[in-house]
Amino acid sequence: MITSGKRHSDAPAIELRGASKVFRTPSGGLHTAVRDLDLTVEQGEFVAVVGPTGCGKSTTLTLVSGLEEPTEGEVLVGGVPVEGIGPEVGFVFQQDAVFPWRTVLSNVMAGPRFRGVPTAQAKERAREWLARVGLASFEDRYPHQLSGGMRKRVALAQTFVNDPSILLMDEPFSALDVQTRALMSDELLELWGGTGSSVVFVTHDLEEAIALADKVVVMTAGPATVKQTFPIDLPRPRKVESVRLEPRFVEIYREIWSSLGEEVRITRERGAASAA
Ligand SMILES: Nc1ncnc2c1ncn2[C@@H]1O[C@H](COP(=O)(O)OP(=O)(O)OP(=O)(O)O)[C@@H](O)[C@H]1O
Repeated sequence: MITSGKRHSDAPAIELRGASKVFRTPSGGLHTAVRDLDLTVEQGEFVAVVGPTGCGKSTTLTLVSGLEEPTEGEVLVGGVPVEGIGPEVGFVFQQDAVFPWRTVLSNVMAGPRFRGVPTAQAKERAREWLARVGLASFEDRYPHQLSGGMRKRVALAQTFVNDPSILLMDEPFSALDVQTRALMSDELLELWGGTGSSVVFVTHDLEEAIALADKVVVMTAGPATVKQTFPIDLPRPRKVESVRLEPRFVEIYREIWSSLGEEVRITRERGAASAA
């Protein structure tokens, strides 16, 4: 289902109010993945979400995306309850979401074409975004002829070409090597800077979260709820490799890790106890 509700221009981009999600497990039991979660993402804000493995970060994104409905509570996008997947939402995941049988250009054109943009116009927009991600001369290649970093650039072009006002990113760079990852983070910041879109970026990497975000949200050990929110007062524009070396960055890292580390320990201890 595609949402068509009217957005309120002055409302936060995203709001979760007391949101919970309970899944039925294959054995017939109930599993609470997200519990009583309150989170606000302002328009144009870049929010990074960190939390221990399996705590419910991806589930939180699926609630915002409309792929799943909350069991309790409310999820609002632009002040309007989410009902299905809205056209204003773009996704980037860890896995590449490219059609392997289509060229790079055809992949980037696919979204606008699906939304009814005429071919010539879709091609022009796709080429603009391919140029912005440095892949202008690769438009005729197929995804398997590209490196991991290049495929990720295609994914960014594929997403930004649709002008999403909300960008949901679930560990988008975690499969990349460290250097490519830093480059991609810089590119993301540059691309995002020109759009004014609101971002929710889920990551395991606290350094990546701080380098990118305006606000870092620490989730509890599952079920996920917001433990603490940290505003990141590092100036922009940022380059992730150099911002990491600033004394303020290190200070922020220590502060957030003292909160996150506790939840990571709880998760590990639970894992050890259930294995015993
Ligand atoms: N569709 C589903 N049905 C049943 N349980 C689910 C479903 N989706 C997620 N879960 C469970 O909910 C919990 C939270 O999962 P989720 O993927 O949101 O965590 P995460 O924080 O994103 O994990 P990771 O950091 O490892 O990527 C997990 O215990 C998971 O097994």
